[in-house]
Amino acid sequence: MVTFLEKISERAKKLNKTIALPETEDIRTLQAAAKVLKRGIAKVVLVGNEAAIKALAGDLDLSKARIVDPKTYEKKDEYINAFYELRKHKGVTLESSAEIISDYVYFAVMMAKLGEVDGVVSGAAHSSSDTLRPAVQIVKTAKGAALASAFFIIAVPDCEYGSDGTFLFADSGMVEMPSVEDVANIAVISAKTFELLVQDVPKVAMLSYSTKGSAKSKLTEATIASTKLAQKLAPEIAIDGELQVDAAIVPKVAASKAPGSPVAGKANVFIFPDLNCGNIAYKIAQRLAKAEAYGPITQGLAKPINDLSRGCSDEDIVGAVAITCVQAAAQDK
Ligand SMILES: CC(C)(COP(=O)(O)OP(=O)(O)OC[C@H]1O[C@@H](n2cnc3c(N)ncnc32)[C@H](O)[C@@H]1OP(=O)(O)O)[C@@H](O)C(=O)NCCC(=O)NCCS
Ligand SMILES: CC(=O)OP(=O)(O)O
Repeated sequence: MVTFLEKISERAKKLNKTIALPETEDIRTLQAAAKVLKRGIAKVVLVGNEAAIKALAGDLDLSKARIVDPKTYEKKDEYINAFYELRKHKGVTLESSAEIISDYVYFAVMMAKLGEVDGVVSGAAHSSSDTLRPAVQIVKTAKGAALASAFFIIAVPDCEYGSDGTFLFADSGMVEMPSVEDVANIAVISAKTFELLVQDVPKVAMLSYSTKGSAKSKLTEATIASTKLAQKLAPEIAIDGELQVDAAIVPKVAASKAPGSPVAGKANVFIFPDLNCGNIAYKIAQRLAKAEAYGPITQGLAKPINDLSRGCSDEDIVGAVAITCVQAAAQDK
């Protein structure tokens, strides 16, 4: 069977996108860059010090990568000014802008903002906050998006559920305590993202510890309210809740707990009530079910600036790069 990574890589190869990788002091970044270049998935910009990158890379073939050092880059002043203009209302001075822009992640995100690269992948050596904060500060939300959020593509081996074992989990990486409106917006954008990346019809389950009123509390009421709002925002998408995970994916359980639901028993997009649930669930799927887990990938940003888990492998970074290329191409349209 063709894996999600193989499929998304094949799509990325046709797009000729350029992705910046700022974590050049981490060997996994350089290993991933070498694989991305060898497989022809994307062009790569490595942000960092050339001598340090070459010393760490050893025998890895990075000859086709462009190396950009924020310290010596000819457009350094343009970058400092651009960040100053974006953030002066928040107290940033030209001096502090120079300091901030010398950070490789901020610099890479500014490269995306100024159109020098199509996207950024970071997070193997930084916490999610340190990758996502530059993204929301510099590129900000896309036109028409209510908020930025983050998801994982989870591909479970030998799994009869979801889209041949592939699921989207959201929010698993960014919005800590989403409001009812936030969860509804995350559901709608996640369905569209699933369609783009997995190329299958999304069936969105608004997850809970209750199915269709089996329990009643403030928590279940919030999920029901998010479900109703998401259905109103996007009546053309199959969205249903509140559903427990077994009712969402197992047809037999769905038939008894949620008969007649357009989603129950068939869900491939999981919407969690908060970041605790979303992040815990993805790590359980990854570690216990041995699922491939790509993310946290952002949605709703004006440019794809994507995160990683610090526990990622070089192959996970390759997957995130390929996804970033496909997202960037979709934003071109
Ligand atoms: C994303 C995150 C870093 C933003 O942090 P924050 O403390 O809100 O950042 P700031 O207060 O500096 O906000 C920066 C800007 O981004 C905006 N912003 C924050 N979250 C946003 C979102 N989800 N969508 C759109 N904009 C957002 C703010 O409104 C603010 O705008 P402004 O400064 O231009 O007015 C934060 O939500 C976070 O840490 N999330 C959890 C990440 C995490 O730990 N994940 C677990 C492991 S994956
Ligand atoms: C996504 C995530 O949980 O990131 P980390 O493992 O780096 O905290």
